[in-house]
Amino acid sequence: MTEHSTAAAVREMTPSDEPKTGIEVPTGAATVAVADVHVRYRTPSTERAAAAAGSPLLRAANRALGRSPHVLVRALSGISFVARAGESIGIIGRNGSGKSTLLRVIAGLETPARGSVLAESTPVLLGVNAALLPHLSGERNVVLGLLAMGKTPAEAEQLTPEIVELAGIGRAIYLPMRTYSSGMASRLRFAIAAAAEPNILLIDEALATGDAAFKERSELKMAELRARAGTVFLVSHAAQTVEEMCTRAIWLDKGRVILDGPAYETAQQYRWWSWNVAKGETDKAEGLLQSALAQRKETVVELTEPDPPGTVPRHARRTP
Ligand SMILES: Nc1ncnc2c1ncn2[C@@H]1O[C@H](COP(=O)(O)OP(=O)(O)OP(=O)(O)O)[C@@H](O)[C@H]1O
Repeated sequence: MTEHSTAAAVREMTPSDEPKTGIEVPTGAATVAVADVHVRYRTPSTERAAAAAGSPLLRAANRALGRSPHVLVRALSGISFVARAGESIGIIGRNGSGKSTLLRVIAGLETPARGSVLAESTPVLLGVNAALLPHLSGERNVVLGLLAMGKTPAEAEQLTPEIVELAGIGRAIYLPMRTYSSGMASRLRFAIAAAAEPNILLIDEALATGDAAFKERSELKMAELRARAGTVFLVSHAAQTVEEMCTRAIWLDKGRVILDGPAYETAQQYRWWSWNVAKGETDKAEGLLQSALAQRKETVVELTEPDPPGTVPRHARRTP
């Protein structure tokens, strides 16, 4: 990040307080600034209530055109935080809480309806759907992946053995990727993305399928990246993975931040809440959620310059 790019002025305020003093993020420390991001999807719905909603004119138009009625899904509602160099941030939360959407917004694959994201360099998203070519061998995909990430052919050749070793899938590396198990494919994707040594690495559940040896190698790789003052985001359902691999955790629920803090404490609270949800202890779970919300210090992120030189704005549309 250039010295201009810490344009995020962060003001912290507790839910009961008015904004306190403005605190400038130390120059060079912020790698990603997420400022009041909202993402909504309009999607067709077969629910009866959706068919009954809307004006009579709209309903008639839908019927005439054979269109399904649409509903609005709020995937993210006002997410703000600043990620810093050397952090490894776990994003946790139940199904549909907005974790993948948040990564996609940071990666620039999704444009928020409101809000902005600024990154000091292009984040590399390592998702379970990362595009590799199924008919080519793992080895060929490694080379293509590296070229796609901007490496020269000579660099790709030099890096390939290291990636093959990190993936640790043995002779399967010479077989077409369509023959891989999902775990093998995930390991290869992680190895390729990590070898590109991005400053900002976004990982979506990719490590969940690895065995113990792979987990250890990937932990080392992530630590290496953090030590180089990079930032890692890791989306995971498994609170334990986040406790073990991350320095900080953000707990999302229904598109909102419930808690943002040290990985162990945050993941523990999420775990206890999840356990209660799973046991059908709805009232207890709601109480835990509310108490977590009350502990949270709400972060307001302001981007003081529209597009500071040296930064990578992730979206064309900015907060009006
Ligand atoms: N393309 C889309 N169109 C409509 N709704 C979507 C789309 N993508 C996500 N959503 C909705 O947005 C919400 C957040 O989804 P998201 O995939 O970010 O959740 P998640 O926390 O990653 O879930 P999971 O843990 O199940 O992977 C969900 O309600 C989901 O149904």
